[in-house]
Amino acid sequence: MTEVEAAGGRTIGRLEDRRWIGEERAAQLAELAARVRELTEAVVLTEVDSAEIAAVAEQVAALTARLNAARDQYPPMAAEGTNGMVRQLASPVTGRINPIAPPVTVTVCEGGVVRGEFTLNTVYEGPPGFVHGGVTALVLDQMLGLAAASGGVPGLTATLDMCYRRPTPYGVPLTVEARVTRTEGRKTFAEAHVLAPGGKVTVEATAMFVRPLFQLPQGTGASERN
Ligand SMILES: CCCCCCCCCCCCCC(=O)SCCNC(=O)CCNC(=O)[C@H](O)C(C)(C)COP(=O)(O)OP(=O)(O)OC[C@H]1O[C@@H](n2cnc3c(N)ncnc32)[C@H](O)[C@@H]1OP(=O)(O)O
Repeated sequence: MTEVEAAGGRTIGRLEDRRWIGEERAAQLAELAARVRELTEAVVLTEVDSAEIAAVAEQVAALTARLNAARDQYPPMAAEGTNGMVRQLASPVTGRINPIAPPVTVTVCEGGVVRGEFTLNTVYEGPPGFVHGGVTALVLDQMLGLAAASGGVPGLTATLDMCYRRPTPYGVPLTVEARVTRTEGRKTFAEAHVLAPGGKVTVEATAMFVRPLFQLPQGTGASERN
């Protein structure tokens, strides 16, 4: 069996049904996503007049229709990622083809630390002048999950605890570091933090990941059970 059956009997798309794309197409889509990120911030910040807004909305709708002329049911994958895992090109955190991803650039470092580098723009504003806490939680969840996958047991987030030490600024380079603290059978515990320029910790998080019992898709490197 290769389907992933989640709680409630819902069947998630099989990995082998995914479209696997090469580096050239991924780079092309990444370029498109980068332009859409610029567009998104332009929408939030624009001060052009209402006629211009209406004209641009019409053009954007036409562009969307062009992309939808041929579309898949699921986002594409790429074969190699962090620690040989399947690369989720459209991850909302690390996926460079996903316009809503910052995206975070991930490096697996010596000593089991998984480091991410990213900059958030005004689109991610929460309290005026600072990043929304839900956005840093999203980034930390993904990085903790990658640390679990890379240095422990890949799994789904069972718990995620956040501690917001100080507001996270946007428009400046941020670093996130995550590492596994321990594993117990199917459970992996990890900790992470976000660093602002100058090295001050803005957010800390701990999480527990549980490798689910349902059959995992081929290629995730997590098919064994405890
Ligand atoms: C899947 C692999 C993906 C790899 C991708 C990696 C890279 C991407 C990174 C992506 C990052 C983003 C990732 C995302 O966004 S993941 C998306 C967000 N998370 C979910 O949707 C998870 C939903 N929950 C579940 O599916 C199940 O509840 C899971 C699978 C978590 C456990 O259901 P399962 O039926 O399998 O477990 P069990 O009941 O036999 O319990 C087993 C053990 O665990 C302990 N326990 C369980 N839950 C909790 C809890 N809440 N607090 C404390 N403890 C808990 C439990 O006491 C027991 O301990 P023990 O009695 O044995 O000591």
